[in-house]
Amino acid sequence: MELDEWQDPLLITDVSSQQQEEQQLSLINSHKYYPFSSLDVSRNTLMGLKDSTRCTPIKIEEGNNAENLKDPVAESVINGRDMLGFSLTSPDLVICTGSPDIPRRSYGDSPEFLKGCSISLENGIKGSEQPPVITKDEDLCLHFELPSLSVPIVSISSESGIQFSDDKYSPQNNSVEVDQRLQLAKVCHEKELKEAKWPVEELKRENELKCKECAEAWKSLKELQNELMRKSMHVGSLAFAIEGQVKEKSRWFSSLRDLTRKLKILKMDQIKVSEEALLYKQQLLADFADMSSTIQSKLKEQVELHEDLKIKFVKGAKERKELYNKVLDLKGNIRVFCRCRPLNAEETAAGASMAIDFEAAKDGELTVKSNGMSKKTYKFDAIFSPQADQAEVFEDTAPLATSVLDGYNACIFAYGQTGSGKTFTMEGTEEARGVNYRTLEELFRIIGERKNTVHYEISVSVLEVYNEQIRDLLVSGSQQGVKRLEIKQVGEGMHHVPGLVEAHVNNMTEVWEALQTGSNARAVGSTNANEHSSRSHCILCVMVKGENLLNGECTRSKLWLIDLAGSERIAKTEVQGERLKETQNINRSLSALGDVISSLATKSPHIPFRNSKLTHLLQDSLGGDSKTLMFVQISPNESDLSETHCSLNFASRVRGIELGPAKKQVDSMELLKYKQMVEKGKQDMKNKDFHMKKMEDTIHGLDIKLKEKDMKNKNLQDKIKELESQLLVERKLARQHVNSKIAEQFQQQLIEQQNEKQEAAPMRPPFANKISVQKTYDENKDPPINTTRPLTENNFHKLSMAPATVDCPFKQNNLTEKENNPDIDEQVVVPKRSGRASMCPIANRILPAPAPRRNSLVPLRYVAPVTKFPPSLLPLRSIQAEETEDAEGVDSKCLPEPTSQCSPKELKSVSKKLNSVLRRSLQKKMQFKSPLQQYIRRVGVNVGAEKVRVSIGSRGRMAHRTLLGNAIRVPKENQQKQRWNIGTAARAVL
Ligand SMILES: Nc1ncnc2c1ncn2[C@@H]1O[C@H](COP(=O)(O)OP(=O)(O)OP(=O)(O)O)[C@@H](O)[C@H]1O
Repeated sequence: MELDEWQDPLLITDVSSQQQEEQQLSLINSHKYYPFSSLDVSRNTLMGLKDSTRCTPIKIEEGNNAENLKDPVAESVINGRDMLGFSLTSPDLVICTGSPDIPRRSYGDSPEFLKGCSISLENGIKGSEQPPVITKDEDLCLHFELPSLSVPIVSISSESGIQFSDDKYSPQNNSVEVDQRLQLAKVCHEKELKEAKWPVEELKRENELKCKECAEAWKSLKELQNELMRKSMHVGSLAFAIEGQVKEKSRWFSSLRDLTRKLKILKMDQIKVSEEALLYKQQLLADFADMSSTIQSKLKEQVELHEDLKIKFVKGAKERKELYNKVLDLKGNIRVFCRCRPLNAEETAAGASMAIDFEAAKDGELTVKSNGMSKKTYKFDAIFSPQADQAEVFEDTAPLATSVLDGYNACIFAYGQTGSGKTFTMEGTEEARGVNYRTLEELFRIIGERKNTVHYEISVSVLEVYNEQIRDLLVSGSQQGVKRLEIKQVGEGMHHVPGLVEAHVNNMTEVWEALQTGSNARAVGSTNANEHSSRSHCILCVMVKGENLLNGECTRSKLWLIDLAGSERIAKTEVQGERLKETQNINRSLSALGDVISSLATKSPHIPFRNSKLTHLLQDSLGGDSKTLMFVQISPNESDLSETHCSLNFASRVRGIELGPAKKQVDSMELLKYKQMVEKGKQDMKNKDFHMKKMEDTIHGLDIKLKEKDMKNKNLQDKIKELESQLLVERKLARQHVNSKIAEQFQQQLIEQQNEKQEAAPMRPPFANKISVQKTYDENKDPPINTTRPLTENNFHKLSMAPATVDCPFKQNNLTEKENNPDIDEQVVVPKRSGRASMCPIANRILPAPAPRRNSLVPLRYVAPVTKFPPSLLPLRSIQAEETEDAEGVDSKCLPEPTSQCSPKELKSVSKKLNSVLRRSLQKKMQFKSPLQQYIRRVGVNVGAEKVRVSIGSRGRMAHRTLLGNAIRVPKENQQKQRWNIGTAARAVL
C-alpha cells in the first residue's frame, strides 16, 4: 500500500509491517501528512492525529498508553490546538476523538460522545446502535488495522458509523477466538476500570480547576481585605481629621468662651463706667452748679475787692502824687541846680584857678570868690561840683520824669554863660548821656513799670529858637523855612506850635535817632569862648499821653528840655556880624526870660511871656501849672567870675519865684472812666463765658467717651453674634461634608459589589450546581478552603465595619432640623436601605435590619443579622460574636431591627429611598466647592460627630456641651476597646 493513498481519506490498511511503520513515522517526521500515527501492536496502543494543518502529531513511544498520552493531549488542548485523537487499548476499541468543530471542553464530554459507539469484540465486531457523532461535514473514514490482535479495521463514518473494512476480521473467522475473548474480557474489565477512572480523572481535573478558582477567590478575597484595610485606614484618617476638627472646635469654643468672658467683663466694666460716668456727670453738674455759684460769689467778691483795691490804689497813688507834689512844692516850684564844669585843658594849661568852693555843696551852698571882695555864698537846691558825673546829676532830676508821666507839665532848662557846660549837661555825649536822654530813658522805664495800669504814648519834637525864629529840627534842611512856625494857644494855659513835627517814639533807639537828628540840625558856631558854641535855644519837647487802664484817667503832659544859648558879653567875645546878631538875639531872649522870672518873682500881674519866642514857649512851664528845674551852669575859672556871679544871681532869683501848685493835665477823664468800666464789665462777662464754655466742653467730652464705650460694646456684641452664626453654618457644612463622604463610600461599595457580581457570572461555573463536588471533597477528606480564616487572622472584625455604617446619609434634613430644634423628640428613622457589601459572589445580598439614625462617623458596632449566611460565605462570622458581646452595653433601642420583619416590598422601597438619598447627597457634594477646602479655610469646625449644642453669646452663659436626644456616652472601657481614637466628640455613639 502506497503512502500517498493515505492522504485522503487516511487509511491504514496494513500497519503491521515494520517497514510501513517506519515509513509512516518518516512521513510524520517529514510533516507531509499525518497518519493516524504509528501502531505499536505489542503495546496495544494506537494514537493518531489528523489534520496536518491544525493537529500536532504525537509520536507514540514505548510505554505510552492512553492514560499517559492524556497529558500531552490535554496540554495540546490547553495550548488551543484542535486535535483528533484516538486511543486504542486492548481488543476493545476506545475512540477518543475531537474535531475542530467540537469545542475543546467537549473533551471532557467525550465519554458521552462515545456512548453508543463503543465497540465490543466480545460478541463480535459490530457497530453501535447509534453511529458516532462526527459533526464534521466531510465524511471521515477512519480505518484501524490491528494485525497483531487481528482486530478488524474499523471504519468510522459520519454516515455509516463504524464499519469493519474487511470481513476477514469477523468473529467467525477469528482463529484465536478463545484467547481473544479472554483478552477481550480483560480488555473489557480494563475498559470498565478506565471508564471508572475517567470520571475520577475528570473530577480531579475539575478539582484542580476548583482549586484554582478557590485560589483566585482567595486572591480576590485578599484584595478585598486589603481594600477593606485601605478603606479602614481612610476612615481612620477621616476620624483623625475629625479629631483635629474637634480639637479645633474646642479651641474655637475656648476662644469664644474667653471672648464671652471678656465681653462680659467689658460689659460689666462698661456698665460700671457708665454708672460712674453718670454719677460723675451728675456730680459734675452739681459741682458745676456749686462751683458756678461759688465762682460767681467769689468773682463778685473779687470784683468788689478789686474795685476796693482799685479805689484804694487810685487813692493811694493820688495821695502819693499829692505828697510828692507837696514835697516838690515845699522844695519850691522852680528848683535850681547849680553845676560847675571842670577846668578844661586850656584853662589848666593857663594856670587858671578855681574860683568856687564846693565844701558846702552837700548843703546846697557854694562859695564863689570875688575879685577883691569877700566870698559870696549861693544856695541852690543842688550843687554839683566838677567831679559830679551825668548819672549823679540826673539822680535828682529823675522825679520830674515821674511827674510828667503822672500828667504834670515840666520844664528843665540849662542856663549859663557860653562854654559853661549847658549842652554837656542837657545832651551830653555818647559816652556820657545827658539829661535829655536819661529823662526819656527814665520815662520809658516807668512806662514799662506801669504798662499794666497805664498806657502811654510818647512823641518828641525838636526845635530851636534861632534869631527869634522857631525852627523844626526834625525837618530836613531843604524844607527848613518853608513854613513859618508860630506859637498858638490851644487852651487855657496850653500853647502849641502847629505844624511842628511830633515823632512818635516807642523806645530809646528811636529817641536817640530823633535826638541825633535834632542835634545835627542845630545851629552851632565857633566863638572865642566855645569852639562849638550853640547859637540858638535848642528845645526838646516830649509829649506824653497817658491812659490809666484802671480808672480810665487820661493825661496829656509835656516835658520841655531846653538848652539855652549861652549868654555872653559881646565885648568879651568880640563877636561881629552874624555872630553879633545871634548874640544879641540870644541875650535879648535871655533878658526876656529874666524879665519873666522877675515878674514871676515879684508876682507881677503881667508876665511878659510874649517878649520873646523863648518865654512864649515856656509860658506853660513857667506860668504856674508846671514843674520847673533849672540848671545854672558856671565856670570854675576865676576869669569867668563876673559871668558866674551873674548866672548865680539870676539863678537865685529864679529859685525865689513861687509858681504856685502845679496843675494836673487831665484829659476827658469821666467819659473815659465810664468807658473803661464798660470794657471791664465786658471783660468780666467774657471770662465768665469762657469758664462756662470750658465746663460744657468737659461735660461734652465725658458724653463722647460714654458713647464710644457704648459703641465698643455694641461692636463686641455684633462680633459674637457673627461668630455664632458662622459657627452654626460651618457646623452644618462639615456635617454635610461628612455625610456626603460616607454616602460616597457606601455608593462606591455598592458599585464594586455590583461589578464583582457581573464579573463573576461568566467566569465561574455555577457553584450552586456543584454541591456534589463539595461532597466529593468531603468524601476524599480533602479539606475545603476556609474563606473566613484570613479575616479572622487579620482581626478584621475589630474594625467593626457594621452594616449600620451606611445608614448615615439619609434624613439629612432631619439632622439639620434637629440641630436647630433640639427639643424635637428623637424619632426612630427607618433606613431607606441598609446592607453590607458581600464578599461572596454567590451570596444573595441580604438587607440588614433598619438602623437608627447615625450622626457620628464612629463605626457602629456590628450587630448580628437575623438572616443566616452560609457558613462558608460569612467571613465575618467570627466577628459577630465579639461584636454582639461588645454591643451589649449599647442601648437596645439603637440596635437595628431584624431584617426578617421587613417585607421584600418594604425593602425595595427602602432601597429606592436610600438610593435617592445617596444620589442627593452626591449631588450636594458635587455642588460643594470643596468641603475640605472649606474646612481648611474655616479652620476646622467639627460638627456631626456628636450631637452637641453649645450656647454662647449674648446671654453671657458659659458654653457647654449638651448631649441631645438619644445620644449615649460610651463607657470608657468600650472606648478603649476601640482602636480608633477619634476625639471626645466621637464618643457619643447613637
Ligand atoms: N561837667 C563837665 N565835665 C567835663 N567837661 C565839660 C563839663 N561841662 C562842660 N564841659 C566841656 O566844656 C566844653 C563846653 O561845653 P558846652 O559846649 O556844653 O558849653 P555851652 O555852655 O553849651 O556853650 P555854648 O553856650 O557856647 O553852647 C565842652 O567841650 C564840654 O565837653
